[in-house]
Amino acid sequence: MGTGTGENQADTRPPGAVASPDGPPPLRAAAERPGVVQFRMNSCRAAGFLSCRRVTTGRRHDRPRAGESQATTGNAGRAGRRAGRISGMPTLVLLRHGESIWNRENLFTGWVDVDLSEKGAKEATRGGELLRESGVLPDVVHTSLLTRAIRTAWLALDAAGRTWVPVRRTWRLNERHYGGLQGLNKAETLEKFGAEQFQLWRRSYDTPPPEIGPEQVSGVDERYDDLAPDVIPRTECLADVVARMLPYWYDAIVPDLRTGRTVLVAAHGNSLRALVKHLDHISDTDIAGLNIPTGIPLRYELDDQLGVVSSGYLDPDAAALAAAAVAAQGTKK
Ligand SMILES: O=C(O)[C@@H](CO)OP(=O)(O)O
Repeated sequence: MGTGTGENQADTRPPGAVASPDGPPPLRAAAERPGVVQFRMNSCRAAGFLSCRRVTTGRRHDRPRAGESQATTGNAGRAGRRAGRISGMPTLVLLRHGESIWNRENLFTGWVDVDLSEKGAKEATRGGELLRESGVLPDVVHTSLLTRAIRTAWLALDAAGRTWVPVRRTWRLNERHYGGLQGLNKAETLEKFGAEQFQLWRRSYDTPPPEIGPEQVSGVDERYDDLAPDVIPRTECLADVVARMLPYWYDAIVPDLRTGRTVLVAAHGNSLRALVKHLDHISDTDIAGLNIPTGIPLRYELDDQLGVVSSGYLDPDAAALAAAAVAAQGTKK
């Protein structure tokens, strides 16, 4: 993996490692956290998708890590006032990859590296058009190491006229490893194991699917060559994804936001659910109701301490429909 230009950098520290003793704050229920901007969960849960109606409960933000100074924070506002910004606020855009071939076939995918379907490629391009039409122009992009997210970023940047911006890639933004469910049909899995077990494996915060056997941990995929073998998961629940994703959030994405860049994260249904959970302080229980649609940019406006000011999909109607379809995947043959 090349590192000279900042492209294709994989973070090789073990999951859960943090950059400083002052690293990520523990996740706590929103009600305990003054300052968080909360969802009105009634509308979110009903739709199984992210509502952009919010209420602010006081002041609390992602705190700066050791070495991050107020001067750095101040730069965000200055950089944010550069031409081309829609506001002086740091902007984060989350983009789930377009429909993949296995999404189309309704198969659990996880770390299996399937490409976009034709429809998924169109969705990615439409995502980029939405960015351009909304004036949300990425300055930097972070993707996983999986083709469907990488190609989505390419297509969206092309449509947005931003192919030249720097891109970084990390396994920490990979889809949740679906363990022994990878490759299985979702509707057949629901039928075989029942709705309760299916929902636990698919959407509970802390119940991982069965592990794959040691013989199935390939070790032949060179994109993971820099990782210690015992770091490569054999299955993951969402809590595991939060633990391996957050170090990258703090080490790589937060510094970009603090310099006032518009940051695009092109990733996956569950790695983005992990990030949204963190950003919006969604409880371990309520996160089960959140589904992220393919190919529709979700914009967050952040204050200069990276607290959420507002958020919403760039095409809310399409997002609501598509999120409902994701939620119902178990019932589709
Ligand atoms: O199969 C997967 O890897 C994911 C995303 O496609 O599926 P789900 O939405 O069921 O978590």
